[in-house]
Amino acid sequence: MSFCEVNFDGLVGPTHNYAGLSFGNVASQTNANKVANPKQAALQGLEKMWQLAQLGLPQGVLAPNARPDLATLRALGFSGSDTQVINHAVKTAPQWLKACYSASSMWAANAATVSPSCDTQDGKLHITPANLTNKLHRAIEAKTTAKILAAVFNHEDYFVHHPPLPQHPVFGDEGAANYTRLADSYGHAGLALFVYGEDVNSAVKPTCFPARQTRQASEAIARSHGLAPAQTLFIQQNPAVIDQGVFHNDVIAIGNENVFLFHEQAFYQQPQVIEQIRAHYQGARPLHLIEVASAAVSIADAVKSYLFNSQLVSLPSGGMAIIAPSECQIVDGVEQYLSALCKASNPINEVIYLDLKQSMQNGGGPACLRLRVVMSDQELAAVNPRCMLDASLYQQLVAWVTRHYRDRLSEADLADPSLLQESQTALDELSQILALGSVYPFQQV
Ligand SMILES: NCCC[C@H](NC(=O)CCC(=O)O)C(=O)O
Repeated sequence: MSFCEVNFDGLVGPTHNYAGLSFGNVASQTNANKVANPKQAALQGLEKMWQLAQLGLPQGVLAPNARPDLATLRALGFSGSDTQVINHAVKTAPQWLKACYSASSMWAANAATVSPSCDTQDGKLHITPANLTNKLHRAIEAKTTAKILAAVFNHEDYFVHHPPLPQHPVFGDEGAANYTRLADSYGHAGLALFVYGEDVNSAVKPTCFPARQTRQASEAIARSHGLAPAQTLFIQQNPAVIDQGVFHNDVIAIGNENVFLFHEQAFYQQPQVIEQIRAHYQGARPLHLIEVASAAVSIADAVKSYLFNSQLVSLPSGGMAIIAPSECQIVDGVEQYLSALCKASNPINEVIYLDLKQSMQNGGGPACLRLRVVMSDQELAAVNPRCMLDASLYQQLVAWVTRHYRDRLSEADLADPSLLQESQTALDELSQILALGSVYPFQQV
């Protein structure tokens, strides 16, 4: 049986905007209230998907959540017609309206944790949608995201869908952004690295910014996915870098097959962590642990450039390419670091820069925008085929975005009830293009 990795990218929704909602995420805070361009954001995302597809990599599409989240606004006491709900929220609690309008489901690395069938006890692929408890605008994603994942991975012989963990700070879970899998090759059992920001039973934690993933959440996921304990490591992120804006592990480390690239300050008690990884990795092909020194790239520059939020992909022709945000070409020294990395003795031999500025300004780089799923050919054949990107779907989605999306969205625009109508019309059409069924609450009334 042959296995591959499939990237499922989150399609940017029609209400992409900059609302400064993510305390601890430097870009989100810095760009609060900037005017956003949802059309450009969605087209930049589609361009990334298409470029990866053209490299010969299977590429999937995940539909966005519907926004505004009227059910949440109604649960918060805003009542009447949809327009009245919005008008009332604008006047009395604009912060809740902003949370309910966020297009944050685009960052699919936070949609779920996925364990491939070659790692699990029952030989099935396991999926747990992330509860994203730490931020209100993200915690409200879990319900619809679970429905969308069920509509994409819709074959019970192959895919097991778990419910999100309980919405409680002890089980804060941010999905695959804090999970890396090191393996000899995609089809071999891998070493699962779960990186957490905080163990609720320990005093080692960040002091300024929140730790969004707990050890307790990671342990629960490893348990329910049936991962072998000897092939599962729980690693603590360095609390000092969380306090410098590294809110997820994928802002400071990236792994693919037998390569793990991480910053010198990524982990708490890093020398022991490296030892543990070496001791547990079982692949026959050598493991490449590449530690980036602070002297080469500072934490501030890692956060600014999002170097570690690149995608590291295995090319069908052999070797690996790093798909980096174009900000890496602006921050001093990062482009030079990447070009030296490609020349050094490791499987990485190419870097491709992409413009994802609209998402980057909210703290989401190439890796944030995709959910990685390692699958066998059989499993891939069982995925909803309408969600797999080919030239025709790409063109259809570009036309769909061009037809429905605004090219300017400011905070004041969220008060306009026609934005709600436009979004629902667009997403209703999208759910038909992707053959998802009625995944959106507005389709169920
Ligand atoms: N993996 C990248 C996630 C980025 C995301 N940003 C945001 O939600 C910003 C939204 C805003 O501020 O409008 C987050 O922090 O979870």
